[in-house]
Formats: sequence, C-alpha cells, structure tokens
Amino acid sequence: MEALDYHAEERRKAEFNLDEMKIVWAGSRRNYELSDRVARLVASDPVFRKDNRTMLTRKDLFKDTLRKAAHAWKRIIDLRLSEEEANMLRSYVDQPAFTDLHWGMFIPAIKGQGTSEQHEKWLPMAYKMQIIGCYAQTELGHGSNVQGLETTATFDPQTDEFDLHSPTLTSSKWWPGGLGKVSTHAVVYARLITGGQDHGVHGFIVQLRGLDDHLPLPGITVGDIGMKFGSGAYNSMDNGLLRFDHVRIPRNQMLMRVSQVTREGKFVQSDVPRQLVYGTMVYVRQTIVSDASCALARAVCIATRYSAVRRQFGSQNGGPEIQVIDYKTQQSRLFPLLASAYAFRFVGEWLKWLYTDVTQRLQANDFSTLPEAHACTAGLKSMTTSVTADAIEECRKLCGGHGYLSNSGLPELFAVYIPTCTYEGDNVVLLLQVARFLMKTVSQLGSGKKPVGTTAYMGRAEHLMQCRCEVEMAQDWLKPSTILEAFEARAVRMSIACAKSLGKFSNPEDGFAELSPDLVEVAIAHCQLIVVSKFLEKLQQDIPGKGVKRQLEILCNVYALHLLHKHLGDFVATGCITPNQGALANEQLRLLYAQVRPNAIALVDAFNYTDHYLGSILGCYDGNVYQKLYQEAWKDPLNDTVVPDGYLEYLRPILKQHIRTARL
Ligand SMILES: CC/C=C\C/C=C\C/C=C\CCCC(=O)SCCNC(=O)CCNC(=O)[C@H](O)C(C)(C)COP(=O)(O)OP(=O)(O)OC[C@H]1O[C@@H](n2cnc3c(N)ncnc32)[C@H](O)[C@@H]1OP(=O)(O)O
Ligand SMILES: Cc1cc2nc3c(=O)[nH]c(=O)nc-3n(C[C@H](O)[C@H](O)[C@H](O)COP(=O)(O)OP(=O)(O)OC[C@H]3O[C@@H](n4cnc5c(N)ncnc54)[C@H](O)[C@@H]3O)c2cc1C
Repeated sequence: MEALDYHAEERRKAEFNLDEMKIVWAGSRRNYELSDRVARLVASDPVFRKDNRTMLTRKDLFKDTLRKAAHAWKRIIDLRLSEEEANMLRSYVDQPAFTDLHWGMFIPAIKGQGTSEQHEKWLPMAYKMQIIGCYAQTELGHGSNVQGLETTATFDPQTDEFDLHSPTLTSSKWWPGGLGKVSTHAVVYARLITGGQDHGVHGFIVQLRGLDDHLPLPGITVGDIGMKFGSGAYNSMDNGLLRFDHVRIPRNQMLMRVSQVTREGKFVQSDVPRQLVYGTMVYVRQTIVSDASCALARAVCIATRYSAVRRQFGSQNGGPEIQVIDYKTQQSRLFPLLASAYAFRFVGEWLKWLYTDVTQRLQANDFSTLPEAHACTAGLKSMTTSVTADAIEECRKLCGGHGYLSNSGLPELFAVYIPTCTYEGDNVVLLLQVARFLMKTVSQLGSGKKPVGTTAYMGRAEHLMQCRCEVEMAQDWLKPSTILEAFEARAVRMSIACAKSLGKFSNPEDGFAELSPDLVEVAIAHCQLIVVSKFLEKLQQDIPGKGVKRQLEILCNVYALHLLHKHLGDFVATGCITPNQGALANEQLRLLYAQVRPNAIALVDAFNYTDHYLGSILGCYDGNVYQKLYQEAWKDPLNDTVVPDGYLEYLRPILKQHIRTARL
C-alpha cells in the first residue's frame, strides 16, 4: 500500500530538482550521503528515542543523556566512524551532552593552545575518552570580561608546580558544560602569577575527579549549578560549579603555546599574539554559525509543512478552506526565514573556509588575518543566533495554537537554542568587538592602509559615500550589483557617521561607551552585508540541477530585500536609497514571495531532516498532522486514568461543598 502523503500535491508543484538542492544544502554529494546515512542510523535506533524527553525528571533526563552518550560512543567504535561521521552522529542524537564540550572545546583548546609535547601526552587519552574534559573559563562574577577572571594559578618554584586557588566566592567557576557531574579533567582559565607578578589569564589542564572512583580530588569542590530554562532542553547538560582550595598541578600542565613559564619561574611571552588564548572561542563561534542554519531550517521546516496542511477561512461552495501558507502575511513572515536559513548555510560554509585559512596561517606564524577572523566569527555568531532565536519563536506563532504544544517540537527547540545568544560571548558584547574593528578600519582609511577581506568595500568609501541607487522599477532590485551597492553604501555610511561622532569625544573610550547602541547597529549592518555578499558569491558558482540556481536566486533576493524593507530607516536616512525606491523593493519582495510559494515544501524537504531529528508532529514528512496530534494526546500521563490523581483530596470537596452549604 502506498504511504499516505498529505504534501504530495505540494511536492508535485516544485519547479526544481530536489536531489540536487539537497546536495547544495549539504555542501557536497559526499556530505549529503554521509549525513543522510548517519541521520537514518540515529533515527532507527530505539536508544536514541527522544519523544518522551520533556516528561522526564532532571535525574532521569541526565541518566538518559549518559546512556545515549555511551551508546553513541559504542556505535562510533563498532562502526569505525570517522571524526566527521562521529560529529554528525552526536548532532543527530540531538541532546546536549558533556561530549559536546569534550569534543567541541576541551580537545580544541589543547590542540590550539598546547605544545606538541602536550598534544602527545593528552590528546590520545582524550580521543579514546579515557579522560573526559570540559572548558572552565566563566566564573560566578565574570563571563564576558575574561580579563576580570579571579581564579589564580601561582607558580611555586620550590616544587615546580602551580597552585590553583579560588580566592573569592565570585571566582568560583560557574557554567562550564560537562563540569557538574561528568568531567574528569578541565581546561581551567586562571590568572598566571609568577614571582608575585600577574601575567593575565592563561589555560591549565587540571584533573578534577579520580579515574577509578569518579570522586573529586582533594581541594576540589564541584557540582551542578541547577535547573535551566524550559523542560528537557538544555537540562540534559551538567553545567557546573568548581572551586579550588590550593590545588597543585605540575608546571607542564599550563598550556604553553602562547606563553611559557620556565623551571626557574620566568614568564616568557612568545611572538604569538596573546589573543590566541581566546582561540577556542573563535573556533566554536564559527561552528555556531553553521549550527544556526540547522536550527533555523528545522523551525522553518516545521512551520512551512504545517502551514501547508493547516486551513482557515475562505471556503467557497463547500470546497476546502484556504491553506494558511497562502495568506500573504504568513508568507511575509515565513519566507524571509526560509531564505535566511539558506543564507546562513552559505555564510557558515564560507566562515568555515575562513577559519581553516586563518588556522593554516597561524601554524605558519602569519597572524595578519586574526583580527578579521575574530570580527567575522564574533559578528556572524551574534547576528545569526539572534535571528535564529527570534525566528524559532516566530515559527511557533506561525503554527498557531498547536505550535505551543510540546510535541510541535518548537518549545523545546526554542529553549535549547536561546542560550546561544549568550554563551560563547554575549551577542551585544561580540557586536561591540566588531564595531571596534570597524572603527579601527575607518580610522586607518586615510593612512594608505588598504582594507582587505570583508572590509574591502571601505576602500571604495569615496564612491560609496556619494553614489545614488539607480532603481526606477521594482524589477531593478533583482540586479545583484544594485543590491550589493545598497548594502555596502549603508554599511560604510553608518560606520563613517559613527566614527565622526566618536571624534567629538576627547576620550575615545567615553565616546565608544556613549555611542555603543549606534555602534551595535553599525556592526549589524556590516554583518548583514557579509551574509548578502556571500550569498551572491555562492550564486556565481556552477550550480547544477534543473531550476536549482533559479530558486537560490529567488531566496537570495528575498533575503536581501526583506532586510532592506526591515531596515528601511537606515537605508533612507543614510541617503543610499529614496523612500520611493524602498517602496519598489517591497513591491518586488511581494512578487518574490509568489515565486517561492509553489516551491516552499520542496525547499524545506531539501534540508533532508528525518522525522526523528525534527521531533515535531506538525513538521512530519507525510503531513498527517491531525491524526498524530489526536493519538499523541492520549499518550499523556494525565490520560493514564480517567479520573485524575488528587480528585478525592482536592476536587471532590469543592464540588460537594453545595451539599454542606445546603445543610447549614
Ligand atoms: C563542534 C562543537 C561546537 C561547540 C561546542 C559544543 C557546545 C557549545 C555549547 C556551549 C558552549 C559554551 C561555551 C562558553 O560559553 S565558553 C565561554 C565563552 N566566553 C566568552 O565568549 C567570553 C566573551 N569575552 C571575550 O571574548 C573577551 O573578554 C572580549 C569581549 C573579546 C574582550 O577581551 P579583552 O581581552 O578584554 O580584549 P579587548 O581589550 O576588547 O581586545 C584586545 C584585542 O584583542 C582582540 N581580540 C579579542 N578577542 C579576540 C579573539 N577571540 N581572537 C582574536 N583577537 C581578539 C580585540 O579585537 C582587540 O584587538 P585590537 O587590535 O583592537 O587591540
Ligand atoms: C547554557 C550555557 C552554557 C555555557 N557553557 C559554558 C562553558 O562550557 N564554559 C564556560 O566557561 N562558560 C560557559 N557559559 C558561560 C557563558 O560563556 C557566559 O555566560 C557568557 O559569556 C556571557 O557572560 P556573562 O554571563 O558574564 O554575561 P554578562 O556579561 O554579565 O551579561 C549581562 C548583560 O550585560 C551586558 N554587557 C556585559 N558587558 C557589556 C559591555 N562591555 N558593554 C555592553 N553591555 C555589556 C550584556 O549584553 C548582557 O545584557 C555558558 C553559559 C550558558 C548560558
């Protein structure tokens, strides 16, 4: 019997080759095949079931996480999965766990900041998971201000050891994932003190728990920090607290690629920039951008599929009502998010390239592109996570009442996703880093130093400051050069206006603080330009498959023009475009939505998400939403009994009070 597919008609409408689009989304045919295979492997394994997750108590959820992590590790070993496949498997298991920090931060921190001897000693044990590590940087009193950390690592030349100590309550490590209950080791960030001199924050490998009994080592106090936002969600993670009471570690456990402490206690700063101590954060911020496209695509897939099934109003002569996806308001809220998912995917690909490039340069002691890599990872991490967090909530609203049900998948996705706006750098703090970079670039414009990379457009400031947009008709907005110039002109004009305002302050730091809300907007304008330009660059590539490139062009235009419409004030106020040209952009946008409409379901099918990974009744592939919702309702524990627990104690006395009243 043929499987029921409520989206069959929608799928027939698609105007492009879906299989080729799946490959574009995955990045290559190889990636597609690997990811498809691993996703199915996870989906078909009962241990990775997650539909009951939000019902579990914290303890049961945590134990379930340990079980899944152990099973995942067994599968990785048994099937001899590569590192790439193992990462995919963990991400499809879709349950935050200590392993994210072990593989995602502990190992990269040792790789990036350790010496080759330290690599040889620690990495083999970490790769075999004979030790499990976390990244212990943030403290109760300081997260954003890394230089404000208080934990100390004081060198003792008598014993050739560091003494790790938490001198105050606020110096307690607070938040590190995997620390609370699991990690045997941590990369701990502490102030290095030698001969009474403070050399700032450095990384140290510290053992926390016994490898035989898992008990905290002497001098170490460690535990979980407590429940977090939402049910299920990030509560599978043991974010922890940690205090040191004069804990001793050998000197060779300081990560010594950036600076060294000699046997005599001499501090040696190598010619590597001190910012490399922050290198792990740059790496993770880059991965967070790719992850943003996955989370956004997931929410959009659910909302799009459901919007095609859901009907409200407009029945004619007893015929079917209108699919809510056909309402123009629904399209204007949903399709820019669909376009953003693709846009973030491509900028994530590019950022991965940039990161690989900077890493290779660093290995060859070329540090020239580090500021650019820092600005791009910080800015794009901030912009993509903020948009995605808001978009998940918008997708919930797009699904009406059913979006609020836990089994829509959206509440948990939201709860698990929103901390990305805070961790790995608060989004506002990171945008201010981008703004600093931009202001520095503007200040050097007259010096003959040519801006390169993502700020190359600033080298054309003279032209961009006075150019006039030539759009006369709505369709003129489809020209890539017109779109690009409008975004470049807006970004450069906002940057230069801010730089001029900063120049009016006698103390630049006072000016920076006073103008910080404007500087954040400048940084956002610059980041949006990067995303638009990388999408346009993607379209320059040879993209095979009937209609695939055409769909991507439509999505690119939707992405750019919806931003232009949303930030029209910036574009008009800086004189890049006239209000009439803004109205023409909006007119074009409406036409583009009509072109997305027949392809919407296929465009989300291209993400190739399994029903297991989506974890949503509203977003399931076959669209059989109502029957599944109805069946699922009966599985709720409240429906285990017809009369609820508590009836006799609490309900019946109220319901029977009229009898007592009548007797009085
Ligand atoms: C594959 C698996 C992936 C992921 C792992 C799994 C799961 C993820 C889940 C949770 C993980 C969460 C982990 C964490 O949250 S770890 C903690 C993260 N903490 C932060 O991000 C703190 C944010 N704060 C900072 O980064 C810094 O304090 C700062 C805001 C950047 C300010 O630093 P400071 O030293 O005071 O610097 P400035 O004086 O402002 O700048 C000096 C100079 O340095 C440049 N700079 C700053 N940062 C960097 C960097 N990272 N790289 C390169 N250069 C940097 C800065 O631009 C400035 O340059 P100048 O040229 O102007 O001097
Ligand atoms: C789920 C989760 C997991 C985490 N995992 C880890 C981990 O594994 N390891 C680890 O070390 N840490 C971890 N963290 C900590 C995380 O990195 C920090 O919470 C984050 O860097 C933000 O720092 P903060 O908490 O000090 O925020 P704060 O800096 O206190 O932010 C509070 C407010 O102040 C504003 N603000 C702060 N500074 C400025 C400024 N200069 N200008 C303008 N506004 C400012 C911010 O925008 C924000 O609105 C995790 C956090 C969470 C939520």
